[in-house]
Amino acid sequence: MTREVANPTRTKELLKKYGFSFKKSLGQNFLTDLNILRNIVDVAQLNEQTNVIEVGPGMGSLTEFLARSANQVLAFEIDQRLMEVLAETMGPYPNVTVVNEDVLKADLEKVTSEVFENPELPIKVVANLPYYVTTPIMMHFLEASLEIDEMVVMMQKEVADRITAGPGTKAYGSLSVAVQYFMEAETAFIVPKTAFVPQPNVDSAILHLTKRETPAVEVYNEDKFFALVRASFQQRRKTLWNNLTSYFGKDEATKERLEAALAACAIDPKRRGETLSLQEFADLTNYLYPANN
Ligand SMILES: C[S@@+](CC[C@H](N)C(=O)[O-])C[C@H]1O[C@@H](n2cnc3c(N)ncnc32)[C@H](O)[C@@H]1O
Repeated sequence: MTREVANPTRTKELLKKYGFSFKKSLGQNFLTDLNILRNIVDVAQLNEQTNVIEVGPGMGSLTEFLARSANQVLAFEIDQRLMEVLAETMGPYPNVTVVNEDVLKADLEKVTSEVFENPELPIKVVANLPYYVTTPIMMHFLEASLEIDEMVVMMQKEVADRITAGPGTKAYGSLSVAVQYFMEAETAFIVPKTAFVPQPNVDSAILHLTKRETPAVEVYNEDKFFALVRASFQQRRKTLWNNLTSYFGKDEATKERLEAALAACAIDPKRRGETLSLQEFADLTNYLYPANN
């Protein structure tokens, strides 16, 4: 019999031994399906030349699979109660470092430089994310100056659908644009609720994200680009024109400037934000904020 943490009998024993009770507010749904864990590690294609960052190791079910394949694993766990469990389960894996910290507050550059002995090795993020903070965690990693080559992350299927969605679909929004700008994103596989204890109410998906060598589109001013994208999706049922005038202002000079920009980019102001491609958002931003501004 295998004695992995995710083995349902071992999971039960550990829960009992430490008197652990799940906190829904921390998104605690632990994986108890060894095949799913193997598949996650297969998608991540780890080897001894890869360092891994994990968010939320829980009792260490995924962490031990990562530890067996990667060079080093750095895991951020917010729940102090899990520290003693992890001290036991990660005991056999000296290449695992658990940091008891909210990953959203962590200075990723600092911690990785302190923990990873070979900081020149490529870094991959592999995690079964806490669903209540999936989007902030994704943005935290995308915005970090740390070089992250790949992410293999489990999330609510609905959020994975939003991230991979293209223009003209209901799921397409500012999250799709923000992630796709930096990374290529595809759903690797779907995970049934039965793979977890306790079972979540929603289906899950493993998303595989690979960093692009250069962003998907050329943008002179990224901050303005993301602000314009957010403004375009502000009220999804409104036209692009209404959303953009609410954001930029409704005075005549501003309206004229916007009209000229939309015409120059061949974008009909009556379209909705959700129909614009990344290229069209980039064209509009670059027209409004030229390179030398
Ligand atoms: C979905 S569970 C995954 C647990 C484990 N990796 C597994 O697959 O069985 C999410 C984990 O993230 C932790 N967590 C929640 N919010 C966090 C945060 N902001 N920073 C770090 N860990 C967090 C939870 O305590 C929990 O252990």
